[in-house]
Amino acid sequence: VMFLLLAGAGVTTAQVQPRLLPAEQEISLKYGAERLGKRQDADMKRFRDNRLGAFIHWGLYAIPGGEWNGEMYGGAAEWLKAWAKVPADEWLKLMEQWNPTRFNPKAWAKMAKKMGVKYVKITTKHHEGFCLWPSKYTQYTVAQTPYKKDILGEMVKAYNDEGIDVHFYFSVLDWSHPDYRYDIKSEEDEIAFARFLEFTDNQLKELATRYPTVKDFWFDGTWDASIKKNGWWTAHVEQMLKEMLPGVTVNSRLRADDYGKRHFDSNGHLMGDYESAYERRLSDPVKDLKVTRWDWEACMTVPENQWGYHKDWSLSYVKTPLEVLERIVHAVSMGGNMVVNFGPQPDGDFRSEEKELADAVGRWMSVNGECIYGCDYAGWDKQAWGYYTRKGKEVYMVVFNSPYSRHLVVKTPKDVKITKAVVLNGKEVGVKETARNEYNVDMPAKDSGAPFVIKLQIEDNTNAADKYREALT
Ligand SMILES: C[C@@H]1O/C(=N\OC(=O)Nc2ccccc2)[C@@H](O)[C@H](O)[C@@H]1O
Repeated sequence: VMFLLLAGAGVTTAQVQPRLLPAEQEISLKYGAERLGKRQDADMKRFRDNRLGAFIHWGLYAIPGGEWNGEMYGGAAEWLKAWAKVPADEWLKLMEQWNPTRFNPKAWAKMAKKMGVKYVKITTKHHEGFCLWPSKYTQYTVAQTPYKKDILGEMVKAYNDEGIDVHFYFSVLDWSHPDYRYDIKSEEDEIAFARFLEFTDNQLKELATRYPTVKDFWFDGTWDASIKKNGWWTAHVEQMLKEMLPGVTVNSRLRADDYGKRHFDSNGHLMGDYESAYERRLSDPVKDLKVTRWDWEACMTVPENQWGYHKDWSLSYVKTPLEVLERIVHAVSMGGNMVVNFGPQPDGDFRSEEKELADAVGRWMSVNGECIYGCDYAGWDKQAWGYYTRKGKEVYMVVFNSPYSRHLVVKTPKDVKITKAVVLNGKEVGVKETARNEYNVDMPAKDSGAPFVIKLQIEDNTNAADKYREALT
């Protein structure tokens, strides 16, 4: 009854507590979470320690770049087919123009390396149905364009040669396929959608077979009723990929359970290996700490809403490198990964804003990356000056806001004391205890004019004498 009441209130069980009902009272699920708690194997640790990734949204949508029949659309450029109501066969004619003559996979990989990303998520197939690999199961692939070559294979090789992991974005929703159904309302729907699911299985097996170095599948386009009514298939896909590629990670957005619950099953347990619902948004680092309990990955656009290439970025606010950097640190400070989006031009080059962004983030990461890579939620109360991240016994203060007091207030957990503070790539700074578990950490003498990182050394402080005896009240 409790579960139904809560579900009725629209409060997802995950928002209430990790385990809504005592274990023995949980409802039995055939297609719910296979595991409780974070995956702790080496492949998941690598996914987690990588922390910073880049998204590549590249498809036919890059060619029109948000403009159709002379009209500019402000919606997401990769959804232009929908905004301009373009029939699939007309949209797919864009394949005749797919010929990125300036595409240089080595240059792409060098740009990612310099930015400091440890992995790149590539849209193998977006909702439009155009495949960046020569799939045998559809005519809408790169092989049937003037470019002809396996462009996905070229990207995978170039990134891997630079030591960068490759993750595959895959849209289940496929506007090019006659058997796709938004809902299952008839026997005919049932039969057609069964064919569609088999087609999708075949494409996924093709990707896993052709590109065995892929480390992750990030599913999208799984919000329709047709998928929610086939939760069994989402569990089958995760299992199939993990049998083909042991260690591979899969995002929560793929999954629907026996009752169509997505991301978290009807008992409130995360499905897949990490939550992938933080798209262009992040949890409040003071008021909403629930995500610190599981693995998660956020993704973000640089303009307000453009994933694919859009000709006119003046239509919305474009985040500065500093604003992108703050989101990266914010995510890691709460135990998540951040994927920054790039929408390559139809000619295969990147727009200047994206090149400049990659450069600026890379310069900061080259000095301060140790507060990101392999770091996690510190569990300390956030302060106004910025964010904490933590790696073992080291806590990093990532300072975005300099206080007029010239002191950075730090409140440590009860049994922790600070023994040293050093600016990354800089000097030691003073630490003064101001009250029980409270310290003033000095600002560096020289203002670098950019966010900086102070590395704290901490010690166990459990049996320290209590010198702050309060007056009896
Ligand atoms: C990364 C983005 O992913 C999408 N859709 O996102 C979602 O469905 N987002 C979502 C849905 C439910 C909860 C939270 C986020 C796509 O439609 C879009 O073109 C882009 O590829």
